[in-house]
Amino acid sequence: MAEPGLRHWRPRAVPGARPRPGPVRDWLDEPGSLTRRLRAQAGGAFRVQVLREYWGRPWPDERRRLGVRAPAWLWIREVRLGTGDQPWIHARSVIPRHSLEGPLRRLRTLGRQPLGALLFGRYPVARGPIEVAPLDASSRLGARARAPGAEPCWARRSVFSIAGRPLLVTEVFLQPLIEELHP
Ligand SMILES: C=C(O[C@@H]1C=C(C(=O)O)C=C[C@H]1O)C(=O)O
Repeated sequence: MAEPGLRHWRPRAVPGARPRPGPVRDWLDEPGSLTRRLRAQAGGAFRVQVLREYWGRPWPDERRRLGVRAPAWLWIREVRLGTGDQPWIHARSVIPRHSLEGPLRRLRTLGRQPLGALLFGRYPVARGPIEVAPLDASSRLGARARAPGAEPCWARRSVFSIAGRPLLVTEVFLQPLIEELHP
């Protein structure tokens, strides 16, 4: 299966690397909390479904993006965000052990609380550049993010840093969200 290597995170200059101007591109470029936008779009139907949370080995491109050497065991959280009956976003967050101290110490017990509430909360947060890529459905990330009736379409990722503690957040935009934004 194809690795979601750096080739999937094309620089924006490559044609097709970004959707045409419009709501999807606007959401992919959102520098603030995606949760805030999802809540506004879904209203009271907003849901967070935790798929898996575990100590795991990140993928090589994730390790490179975080600058951690192999072998490394990091905390990995995968969730689906959307409404009660439609997944809109598959999110995968990869957190080094030392980032689970201080402001993010509650991260491992977050449960169905959205990570954004922690990241865009009391503490100053720095966000690195947002990489955007059309997602190859046969990639490991694409296969991981696919849900019944919800094909993976676009992916974005960025490194957050709170009090100097980094974490990598990858968000896959699923077909139902694309349809929601382009009615
Ligand atoms: C980083 C944010 O948190 C969102 C919620 C996540 C979670 O609950 O695991 C993961 C990524 C985001 O889609 C955000 O709101 O921008």
